[in-house]
Amino acid sequence: MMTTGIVESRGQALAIHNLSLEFPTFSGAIKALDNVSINVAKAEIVGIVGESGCGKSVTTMAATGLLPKGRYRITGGSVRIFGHSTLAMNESQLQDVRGKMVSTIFQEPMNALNPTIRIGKQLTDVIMRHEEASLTDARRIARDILADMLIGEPERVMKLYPFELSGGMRQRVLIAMAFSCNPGLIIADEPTTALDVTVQAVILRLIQNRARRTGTSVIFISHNVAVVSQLCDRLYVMYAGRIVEQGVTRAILDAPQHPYTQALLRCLPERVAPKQELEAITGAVPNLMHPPAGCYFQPRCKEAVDLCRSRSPQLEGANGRQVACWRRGVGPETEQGSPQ
Ligand SMILES: Nc1ncnc2c1ncn2[C@@H]1O[C@H](COP(=O)(O)OP(=O)(O)OP(=O)(O)O)[C@@H](O)[C@H]1O
Repeated sequence: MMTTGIVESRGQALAIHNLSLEFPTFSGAIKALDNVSINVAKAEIVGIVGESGCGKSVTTMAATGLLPKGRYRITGGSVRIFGHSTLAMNESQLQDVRGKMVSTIFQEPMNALNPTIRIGKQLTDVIMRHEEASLTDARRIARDILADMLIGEPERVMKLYPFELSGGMRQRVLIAMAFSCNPGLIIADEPTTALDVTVQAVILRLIQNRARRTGTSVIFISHNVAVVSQLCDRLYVMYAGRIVEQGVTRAILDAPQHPYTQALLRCLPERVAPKQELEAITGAVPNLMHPPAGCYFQPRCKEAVDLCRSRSPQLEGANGRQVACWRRGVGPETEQGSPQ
């Protein structure tokens, strides 16, 4: 996939190039990723959006070596994290990358925090290990990051065990933990889906704010375009293991090109006039063991023509705006924002 000049000149935090991956099973291979390319520049905030099962998590987990060993097969492509090629790394090299360069924040903080150790010790241990800081310095850094996460009385919270905190507070602690080892890249994989909507918005904004201040790159993974579009510089839209559209967030929101992106946006209450009905996308994501011929979205697409049913469209476009759809060449007019 092509990258923009802007992105390249700022340097890459993550460069996934044409990654294809499958999960072998007794009844056949699940083709989870097909030629996925994602670039994240240093200090850039990028969103990956799409329905459940589209391959958002598999993409970043494959890149960081978090998929179960021996259960998947890379069938093509490459991944570089800050210039380091991760696909050929052994487990200890991957742990090094995950410890020093990338932190992932998942949905359930209880699984990521040790229930038997006080918050303060968990945080200071990480900081002392990564920053080679003294205990006094590590405690000061921990206090600062917790305060940055808008945790009042950080000293008191550091004395508590994870179970003594609410879900929202635990998630803030986990985000503090992710930032505490100063990673260049944070992957936030639906980190707030389990929380209520108002808490979600506040917490996601905390990640964005600290990332902007510290120059950390972030990937927000979400099935909710509305949530990520408020936080991200650019968006990648995934469907059935393929990137179907990518571009600057504003351009995608103002003039979505792919029928799937358009459908995702039509599902958002905030984009629908008061008395208009919300649309749901009919049909389901295809079975990736037996994907349909041609464009994977064609069985659900109202605009599909014969070509869509026989040949896969490639991502095409320029200036960082690309779409994979036979009905939408991103030509000079559409780059300006007018759908064809
Ligand atoms: N360990 C595994 N073994 C077999 N198939 C898997 C495995 N992990 C993921 N998959 C399959 O890969 C595809 C992509 O899954 P993935 O979890 O990346 O989707 P997602 O877009 O992140 O969805 P969600 O939002 O539900 O997490 C799905 O079809 C899923 O069933």
